[in-house]
Amino acid sequence: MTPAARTQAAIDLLDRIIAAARDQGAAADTLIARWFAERRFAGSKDRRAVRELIYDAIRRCGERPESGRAAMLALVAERPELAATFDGSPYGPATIEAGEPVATAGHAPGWLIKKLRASDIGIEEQAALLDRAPLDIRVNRLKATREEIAAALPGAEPLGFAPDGLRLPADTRVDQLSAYAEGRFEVQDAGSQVVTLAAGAEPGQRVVDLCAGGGGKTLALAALMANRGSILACDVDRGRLQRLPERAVRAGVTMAETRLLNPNREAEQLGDQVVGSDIVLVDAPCSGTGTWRRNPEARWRLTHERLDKLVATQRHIMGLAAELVRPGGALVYIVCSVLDDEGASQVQAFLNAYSGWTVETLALGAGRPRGAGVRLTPLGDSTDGFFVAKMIRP
Ligand SMILES: C[S@@+](CC[C@H](N)C(=O)[O-])C[C@H]1O[C@@H](n2cnc3c(N)ncnc32)[C@H](O)[C@@H]1O
Repeated sequence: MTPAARTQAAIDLLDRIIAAARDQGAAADTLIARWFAERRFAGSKDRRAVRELIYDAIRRCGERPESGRAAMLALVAERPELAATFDGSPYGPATIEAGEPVATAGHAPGWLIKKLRASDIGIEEQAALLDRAPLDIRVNRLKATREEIAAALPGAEPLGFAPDGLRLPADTRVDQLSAYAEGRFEVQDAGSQVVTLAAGAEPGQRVVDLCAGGGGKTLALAALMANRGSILACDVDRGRLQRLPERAVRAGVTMAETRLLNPNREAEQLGDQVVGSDIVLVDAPCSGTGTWRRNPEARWRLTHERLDKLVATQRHIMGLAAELVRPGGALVYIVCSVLDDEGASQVQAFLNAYSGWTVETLALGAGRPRGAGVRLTPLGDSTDGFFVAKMIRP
């Protein structure tokens, strides 16, 4: 592909990504993969170059742009050398006209910037939310030691605050490694590993992972518990939960059971678990502001209404979770968001509503205290952004 054709491909894909963000369609990565699957002529260098242009343009534009071309012109304002690729050639974009619409540069839509500021996420923290994410893995201590895996993977660096964590060179093809196929490690952000450690799960305990999804934290908990005790992994999303048993087999985890929940019938379906758990983990559905490094277009999807709905769902799930915790047991609340609405304020609302519950101070070696919990950020911790709090039932 010529440089001009690469720019045009990026514009076409950005058009699809913008439409999908508006209509709650597929993620940018999925759209890019589909597009290239239909265009076998594009080589690996072309794919990489187009992908980079797309992600640079997404990171550059805070508000959802009008069009892919307007997004790419915003990138041209930052990198003037790209203007030459608007050359009017057969597969390239038309030449740039004076006064053409150019998308607004920024870190996030205006309403979200206000929310971030109100949560003490200043301009440097905002910029870091859009950095490129490193590649972190969690060594599965049921099957390997960190030293063994580090020795087998060139360039692997131990992560200080995550005892099973390694940071790998960004271009490592982990899915092609035999150690991955054998379940000796999982891909998991260092922040995700740290907030799971906050649960303090021990072998033999009874744990409910109420928002287990595909089981990233379930498997991490099982490793910390030496595969002894029980974990009930629940979710309302059949597709996500279905992936868990296969992953558990690969990881050698035999202590986890799954339970598909029916929204609004969860309390009834969890009746046999009431007051029975040492730990209930709520890795709640959230805006994902802490994971923009991986999905920067997610900030074009979020609306005020959607955030309000998420906050209400989080409150609902915490209420369900509270019923399951035994006296003296813990409710561990996690979101991959840096917004107080979903973190510190959400937990404060819980503490106001549930009398007698206390907060356990967390010493994680990462993050900073925020309200009743701890917040990790890409700038402060070089992890995804997270909030975690641990509440103890009277
Ligand atoms: C942040 S994700 C969980 C990720 C997972 N714990 C992991 O580490 O891989 C949040 C999950 O909450 C689930 N969820 C949404 N509403 C729920 C509800 N009312 N009850 C239980 N799970 C719910 C979503 O389907 C989603 O899988």
